[in-house]
Amino acid sequence: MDRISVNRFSFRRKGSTRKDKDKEHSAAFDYSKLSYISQDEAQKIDEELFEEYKFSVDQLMELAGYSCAVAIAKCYPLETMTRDNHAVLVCCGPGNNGGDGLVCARHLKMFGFKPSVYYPKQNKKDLFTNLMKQCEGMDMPFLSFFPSEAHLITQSYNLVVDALFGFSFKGPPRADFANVLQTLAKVEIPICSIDVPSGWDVENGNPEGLQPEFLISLTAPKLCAKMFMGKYHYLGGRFVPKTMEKAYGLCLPAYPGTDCVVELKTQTPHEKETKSDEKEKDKENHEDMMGICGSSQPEEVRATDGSSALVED
Ligand SMILES: NC(=O)C1=CN([C@@H]2O[C@H](COP(=O)(O)OP(=O)(O)OC[C@H]3O[C@@H](n4cnc5c(N)ncnc54)[C@H](OP(=O)(O)O)[C@@H]3O)[C@@H](O)[C@H]2O)[C@@H](O)CC1
Repeated sequence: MDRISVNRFSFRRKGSTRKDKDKEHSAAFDYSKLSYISQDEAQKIDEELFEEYKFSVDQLMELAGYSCAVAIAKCYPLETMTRDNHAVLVCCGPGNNGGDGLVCARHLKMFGFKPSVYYPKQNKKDLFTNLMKQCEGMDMPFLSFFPSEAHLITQSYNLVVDALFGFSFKGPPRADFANVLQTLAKVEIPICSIDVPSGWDVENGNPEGLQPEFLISLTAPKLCAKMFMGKYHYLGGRFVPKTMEKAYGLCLPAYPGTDCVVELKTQTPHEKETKSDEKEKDKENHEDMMGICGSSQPEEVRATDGSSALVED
């Protein structure tokens, strides 16, 4: 058995659960090389996906929203939910981040959660009215007003999906959303933010604002994700072609198998307490990972933070 086969064998060892494998997969990536992108880069990549690669918004939004629901269901299994038959609140904003939220709500419902949607500034484009109709057709309630007190949200739901604003958010929140964000910052159930925690500056974060427990970055983590101190950080969507990753010098962990999400390392204290045997295992797996920065035929590229990295061809 050659060296690679031996390593593969140890990676898929008997008795390891799917969650273990996800953790092992994530641990094998060299996080010192992880790419974080600026607001301009996020917008440029977004435009290129539509204009050069000819994706439609519907396509990418479906993949984005689906991956959000998958990652949320992984972190917050139905059987751990205690309030009102798996009730979750999905807050959707006026842009595409809100569209991701509507898609996510639909898939959460399919997975057995009980989503209610708060969507105060509804986008009138067909794409969004269709997404709303799909949710309504599945008996999903749309709240006509936002609960005035944070404790009402804490008592009624198991978690909140924050799909208010993504990478196009700028400046302080305007009056129509300021109260919502202030209330959300006080809830005592997990907040799951899509792409960017709402109210955060896309590059500099917001230490006074919402502190989500869960973040799913789409395309690549935005610069503000460096300030994320929650428990779970995922990369999702899996719609960025390798050719594009290479052109932008993105250094991202490979998605495991056919998964649409990959868990990233977080900075929470529980994650820092890596046991020494786990460190040893990480080292071993690191050499066996394909599709991450440093493969059998590596190529040096510039990461967005200026450092160089090796990526697969
Ligand atoms: N390629 C990808 O990665 C893909 C990304 N996707 C998703 O798209 C997201 C980006 O979507 P996006 O560009 O539509 O903008 P988004 O962040 O939803 O917000 C825009 C809205 O916010 C408003 N607004 C702004 N600032 C504000 C303020 N201070 N206070 C109040 N309002 C404010 C602004 O209002 P306006 O300034 O226009 O009046 C506008 O209505 C991205 O993060 C990801 O989730 C996927 O769907 C597909 C593929």
